[in-house]
Amino acid sequence: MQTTSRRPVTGLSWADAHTTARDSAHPLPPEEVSPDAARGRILAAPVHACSPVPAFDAAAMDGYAVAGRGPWTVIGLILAGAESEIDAGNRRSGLRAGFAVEIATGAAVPGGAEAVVPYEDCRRDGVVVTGTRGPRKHIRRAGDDVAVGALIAEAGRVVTATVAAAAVQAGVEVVRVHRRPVVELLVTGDEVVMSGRPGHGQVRDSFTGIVQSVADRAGGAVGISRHLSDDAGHMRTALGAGRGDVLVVSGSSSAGAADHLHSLLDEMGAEWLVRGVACRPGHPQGLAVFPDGRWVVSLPGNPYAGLVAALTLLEPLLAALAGRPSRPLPTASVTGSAKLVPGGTRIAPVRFSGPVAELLPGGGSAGLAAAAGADALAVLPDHWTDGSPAQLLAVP
Ligand SMILES: Nc1nc2c(c(=O)[nH]1)N[C@H]1C(S)=C(S)[C@@H](COP(=O)(O)OP(=O)(O)OC[C@H]3O[C@@H](n4cnc5c(N)ncnc54)[C@H](O)[C@@H]3O)O[C@H]1N2
Ligand code: MOO
Repeated sequence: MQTTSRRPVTGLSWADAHTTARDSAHPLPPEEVSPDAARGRILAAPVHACSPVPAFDAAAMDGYAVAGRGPWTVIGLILAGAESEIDAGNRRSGLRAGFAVEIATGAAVPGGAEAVVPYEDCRRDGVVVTGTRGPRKHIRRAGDDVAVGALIAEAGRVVTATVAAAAVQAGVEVVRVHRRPVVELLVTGDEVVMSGRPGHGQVRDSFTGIVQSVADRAGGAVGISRHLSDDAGHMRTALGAGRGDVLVVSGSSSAGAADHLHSLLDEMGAEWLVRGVACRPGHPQGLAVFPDGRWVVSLPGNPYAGLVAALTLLEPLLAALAGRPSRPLPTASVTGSAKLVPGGTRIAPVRFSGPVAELLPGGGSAGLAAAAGADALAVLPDHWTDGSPAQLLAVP
C-alpha cells in the first residue's frame, strides 16, 4: 500500500532535471594519450590495429616445428623471445623437409615450418624425432586474430582495461579520448568536520567519498576538494576563484541564514538550468553555469538528499562532458510500499530479489544507512503502483 506525502513539492520534474543535466553539456575536446593513460575515458575516435595480432607466426604448443613428413632431424631449439637461428642464418629456404626445431609456445616459428607437433604426439631419440602430424598445425599465423587496420573499439566506448590491453596488443601507441572533466568540490558548513571524531553539534563529512566515486564512474575526476565555512565572503571568493570544469558545492542550498550559495550564484550572473527538482529527497538541488563556462552543481546538505542530487545532476553532467553516449537508465519491477510525492518523484532504496527490486524501509533525507544496504535507488513517479517498473540509479 502506498502513502503520499502532504507537503507540496515544486521545481523541474525529476526526469527533466536528469535529462537537462545530460543534454546541456557537450563532450570536452579530445586529446591523444597512451592506451593505458586513457583507461576510464571515452574514445573520441575509433581504435584500429597498427600491427597484426599475433605480430609474427608463433608456436601454439610446446613441441617441434617441423617441415615435411617425419622422422625429423632436430637442428635447434627456439624459446619464446629468441630469434630463430635458422632465420637469423639467412637461409632463405628456412626449415627444410625432414628437419625440425624444438620450440616453445609463443616462440616465432622459423620460415619453412609447416606445423608444430606437440611433445605428447612424438618421441625423441637423440637428434631424431618421430611422430605424426595431426590435422591441426598448432601455428598461430601473423594476423590470425586481428589484421592491420581492423577495428579494436569504436568511438564512444569506454577505454576499459581490456580495450587498453587489446589496443596495446595491436601495436597502438596513442588513442584519441575526450578530456576528463575536472571537479572541484567545496564542502560547506561550519558544523562539518572533515576528519576525526565530531564534537557536539558537529557532523563528519559524508560527501567527499561519494562525489569522488560518482565522478570517477562517470569518467571525471575530483581535482580539488576542500572545506569552506558558512561565510558569504569566503564563499564568494571560492566560487570566483574556482578551477576545473565543474564546481560541486555541498550544503548551503536551502533558505537558512547561513545558506548563501544560491543568492551568490544569482549575484555572480550564473545561469540556472535546474533550480529545485520536484523530488524527495533532494528537492533544493540545482545546476547552473557561470558566465566563464564553469558548471555548478548544488547538492543539498542532508546526506541522502545530496547523494540523490549527485545521481540526478552530477553524474549525467559529468558523463556528457566525458563524452559518454547517452543510454537509458535500467528498469526493474519494484515491489513494496513507498511514500509517494504528489506531482513529484520519490527516490527510494531497493534491493534485488531475483529480477524484482524490493523497496527497503527507511531512507529519510539525512541518513545513509538505507542507501548503504541498497543495490539501487528506484525512481518512483506519483502514479507508481506496487509491482510496476521503475528506473534505477546505481548506488556508488
Ligand atoms: N525553511 C526551509 N528549510 C529547509 C528547506 C526548505 O525548503 N525550507 N529544505 C530542507 C531540505 S529538503 C534540505 S535537503 C536541506 C538543505 O540544506 P542545505 O543544503 O542548505 O544544507 P545545510 O543547511 O548546510 O545542511 C543540512 C543538513 O545536512 C548536514 N550536512 C551538511 N553538509 C554535510 C556534510 N558534508 N556531511 C554530512 N552532513 C552534512 C547538516 O549538518 C544539516 O544537518 O534544508 C532543509 N531546510
Ligand atoms: O529533500 Mo531534502 O533534499 O529532503 O532532504
